[in-house]
Amino acid sequence: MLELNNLSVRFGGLTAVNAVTLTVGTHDVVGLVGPNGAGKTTLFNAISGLVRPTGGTIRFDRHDVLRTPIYRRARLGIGRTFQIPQPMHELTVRENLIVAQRFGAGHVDEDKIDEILDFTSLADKANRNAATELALTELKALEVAKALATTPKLLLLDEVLAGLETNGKRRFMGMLKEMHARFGVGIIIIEHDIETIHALCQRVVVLNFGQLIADGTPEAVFNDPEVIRSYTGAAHA
Ligand SMILES: Nc1ncnc2c1ncn2[C@@H]1O[C@H](COP(=O)(O)OP(=O)(O)OP(=O)(O)O)[C@@H](O)[C@H]1O
Repeated sequence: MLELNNLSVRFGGLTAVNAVTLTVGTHDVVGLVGPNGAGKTTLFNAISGLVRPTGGTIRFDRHDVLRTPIYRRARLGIGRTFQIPQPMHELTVRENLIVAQRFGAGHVDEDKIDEILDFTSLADKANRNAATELALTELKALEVAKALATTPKLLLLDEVLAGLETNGKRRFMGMLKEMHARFGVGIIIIEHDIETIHALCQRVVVLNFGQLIADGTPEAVFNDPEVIRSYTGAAHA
């Protein structure tokens, strides 16, 4: 279970994440939404260890991980993907998964890698160069595959569906739904498309100017006047 208490991240004078308190179970599928610049990616960076919070606490599975290095957080079970796919250059798809697994799980399990390649429909691309020989959907699938290879208990997905065309998006959503059940992994997904959030998540949390302004079912949250105002305000800004 992930427990954030009063978590803040400042960049100079800008408070990107402002006293966020949030609990997410490792069986939850939670949508993280909010206008551009609301602090969503910064929150992921703080949880996974890429930025150092300026206040508050982060606990995962009862461990205080506030100052825990990235690889140890990965080994505790915090996995993530990046908004812009980041394959390891010069390596094949399979080698990318091997490196990710060694980093996150501390060992290599070829059977598990085969299972992940099958699951993400990358088996026939396993020996391709990851950086130069994959289409966008495959690059996105590789982001998810790499994250799965770290054997996460909680997966932070940063706009994994962005830029996909309708069919690709539909297939990808099917995969995400199945992933939750098959790999027993909790998910927090940053996603701008409200229909996608409705289809995937039982719970949504909303950030606005770094603050958590709503937490509830998609129906309740998207009808919340403060949430609607945060979006229309951002559109006018
Ligand atoms: N490394 C950084 N240094 C300075 N400011 C930063 C840094 N990273 C993010 N910010 C600022 O922090 C705020 C939150 O950014 P963040 O990327 O977390 O928002 P977001 O909700 O993920 O936005 P989007 O939906 O556009 O991806 C923005 O004002 C951004 O410019």
